[in-house]
Amino acid sequence: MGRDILIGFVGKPSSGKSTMLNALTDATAKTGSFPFTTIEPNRAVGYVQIDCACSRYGLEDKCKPLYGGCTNGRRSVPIQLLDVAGLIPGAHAGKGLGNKFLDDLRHADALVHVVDVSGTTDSEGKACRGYDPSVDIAWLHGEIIAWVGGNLKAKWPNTRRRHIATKANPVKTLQNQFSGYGSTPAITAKVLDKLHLSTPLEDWDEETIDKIVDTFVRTKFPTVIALNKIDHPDADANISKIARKENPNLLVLTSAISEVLLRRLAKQGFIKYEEGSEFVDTKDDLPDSDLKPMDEKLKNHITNLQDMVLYRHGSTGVVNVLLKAIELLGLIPVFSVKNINNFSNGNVSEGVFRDCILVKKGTTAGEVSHMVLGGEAMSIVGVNGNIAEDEPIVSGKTDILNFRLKKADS
Ligand SMILES: Nc1nc2c(ncn2[C@@H]2O[C@H](COP(=O)(O)OP(=O)(O)OP(=O)(O)O)[C@@H](O)[C@H]2O)c(=O)[nH]1
Repeated sequence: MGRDILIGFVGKPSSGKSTMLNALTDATAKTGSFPFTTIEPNRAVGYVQIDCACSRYGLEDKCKPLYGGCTNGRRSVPIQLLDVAGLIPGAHAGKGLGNKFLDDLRHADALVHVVDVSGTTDSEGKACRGYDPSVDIAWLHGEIIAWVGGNLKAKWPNTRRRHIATKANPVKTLQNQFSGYGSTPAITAKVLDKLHLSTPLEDWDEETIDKIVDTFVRTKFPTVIALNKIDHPDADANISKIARKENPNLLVLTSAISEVLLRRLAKQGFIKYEEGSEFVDTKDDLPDSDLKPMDEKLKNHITNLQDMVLYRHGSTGVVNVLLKAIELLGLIPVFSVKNINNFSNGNVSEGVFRDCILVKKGTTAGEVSHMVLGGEAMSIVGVNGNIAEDEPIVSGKTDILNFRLKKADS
């Protein structure tokens, strides 16, 4: 998976996607550089905050990531975000240019569904009051199902005939249909395993195909549900309602607008703010600092934001959105270093722990060597000695690796 992870942001108009993307792609605290050569117009680079290996060794001061940044052991690892605007009910049937936007989703590894939990926008994003946002979660999932299912069913008579004629196995036949959504044979096999189907593919009825599509969409596009606008007074009741219906492990509470404001005020020198935390300091808190004083209106705004968001929920939640996405994808960070003794890439003065990639849990040291070196390593060394090629990476134990090249080592 390496550096190619793509997180798609979906949601009805005005749910807060752009605001959240603004907060997540703000690179002022980072070096701003990233490993992607081309960024397409609807993509942006976001930063997921992970615990950096530097803090295990007290090397926070020397940590200098090649890409992203690291502050006090919190490392911002760049990943690509996809802005899928314009999804409204009926999108699968082409409403609001829906098919075009759904097509963009093919490349996403995980989705973030931004839900306006204030209930102040209807299903098409128009201003209203008292709208039930729990409905949005069902319709958006339904749109994706209808899109994938519609494509599959349109081709089903041919697919079925071919399957019979070629005596193919069901995984191969389905994979041919799902590969366009970035599925792999392993994902397709997982979908069929989950369903324990007893009927052969040629006898599958519509209900079976619907179940397959539903399971495929949930497996291929794990979805974080970002309940946004928690700062709004109407949000609480809607959050409770959604929490009763949905898997709590998928929910993240956010106030994107608060995160944008806090980062802006920090940049302008009015507050000290640790991204993703509840800690905000003003000139009143730190009278000896060089923070600028704020007028009464701004002070009240910050106090209100602290009461409604930071103290009640622990943070604006925005940082947790990407953390949850990588958790759902089962990704863990791996630090590759050229010198396993001092963790540099050759010269400590250029910094330590320069390279970090996210890999799927269960990835072996040998597979990481292919990602990093583009080939096989002669030997792989961790902090406690040699590591076998087929050894899966264990976070915190064997996640700092030095790959010795086949011929001349560097
Ligand atoms: N109260 C509140 N308002 C928010 C929050 N996030 C965004 N908004 C507001 O909601 C409105 C819509 O936000 P956008 O970020 O433009 O929404 P969008 O989903 O990108 O909308 P489209 O571009 O139409 O798809 C704006 O007025 C934002 O200021 C939030 O956390 N709380």
